[in-house]
Amino acid sequence: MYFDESSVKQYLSLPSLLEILSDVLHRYSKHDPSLQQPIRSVLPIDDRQNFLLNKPCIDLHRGYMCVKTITYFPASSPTIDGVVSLFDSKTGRLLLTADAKEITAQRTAATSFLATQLLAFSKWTDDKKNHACLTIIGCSVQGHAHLEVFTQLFKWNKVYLWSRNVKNAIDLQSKYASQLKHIEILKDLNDIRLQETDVICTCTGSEQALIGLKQVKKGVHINAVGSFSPKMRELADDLMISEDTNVVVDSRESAMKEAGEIIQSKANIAAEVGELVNNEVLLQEISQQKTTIFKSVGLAIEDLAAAIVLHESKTNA
Ligand SMILES: NC(=O)C1=CN([C@@H]2O[C@H](COP(=O)(O)OP(=O)(O)OC[C@H]3O[C@@H](n4cnc5c(N)ncnc54)[C@H](OP(=O)(O)O)[C@@H]3O)[C@@H](O)[C@H]2O)C=CC1
Ligand SMILES: O=C([O-])C1=[NH+]CCC1
Repeated sequence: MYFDESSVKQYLSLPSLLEILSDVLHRYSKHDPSLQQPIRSVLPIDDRQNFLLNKPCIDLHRGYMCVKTITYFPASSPTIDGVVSLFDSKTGRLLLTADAKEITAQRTAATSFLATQLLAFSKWTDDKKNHACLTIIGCSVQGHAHLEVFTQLFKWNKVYLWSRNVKNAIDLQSKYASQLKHIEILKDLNDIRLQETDVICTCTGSEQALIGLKQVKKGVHINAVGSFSPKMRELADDLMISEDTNVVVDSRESAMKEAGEIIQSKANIAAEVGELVNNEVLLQEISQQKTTIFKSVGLAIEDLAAAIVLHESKTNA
């Protein structure tokens, strides 16, 4: 069975995705032997701006194996293309294939949302929850997916957008204009409104830092999504290594190999997001009084979680 882009949208229930994501990320960080995820292969092509990525994993506990193969060609549209395949780990049978563009968009945004629930919402008062402000930086595929997931799952008082190409920010603003009362475009990243923001999602392919310590308020939570190679980065060193900042990653092993901000700044990694699931003490230690950064590079187990939701939505129907 093949799930195209629109059936991924139709069958990928966000609450189910969040539940499975938090389980697999937790088991990954506990080094559960039933979950195997070798570091992915990222093969540079010709000019080293384009990549072929292959991401396998096995979950013997849930009885599945998954592999995502994607191309990353930033000068093409869409940048990411490919396929996710889910297999039965007892029989070896292929259960489904699915469009990787939509899975990648949704599961990345859902993983950022999970980190935001843990690192930001859990320490907020009700008053803060009622007045919270979100900023999306980079309004392409990931920017759209982050706004979609973050507004489906939480009521924001204000949303700000910024994109290098302002037309992309305007398009995203128009898409949400009837649904969100306050959705505005930042004129640049020194705009004072960035300082009001409680949660920032950076969703760009930038190789230069876009945000530093002075542009954001203390205690902000940032989901830094874009970089996945040593020369890519969205956040400046002063923000990464400030004593008021704690950096959380999806995988230490992957972040130290792929996350430009971490490699270049040599920032300390406080925890993996999976270590924070069901660990109130560590969560408090990392998030209270701190600016928090969740740096993701993307893991095969996140694609597995999405493919399981699709498969089970069909088999349980
Ligand atoms: N962490 C994870 O799990 C995942 C991370 N990613 C990464 O997220 C990023 C966004 O993905 P996607 O939306 O699919 O990619 P797209 O190629 O569709 O969009 C790229 C975005 O980056 C912006 N951008 C590129 N270069 C710069 C720059 N120098 N300064 C400012 N903005 C810049 C573009 O801005 P504009 O269009 O306005 O010019 C655009 O918004 C990519 O780097 C991708 O690799 C993707 C999937 C998963
Ligand atoms: O996890 C993923 O699929 C990706 N991370 C960066 C580019 C694609």
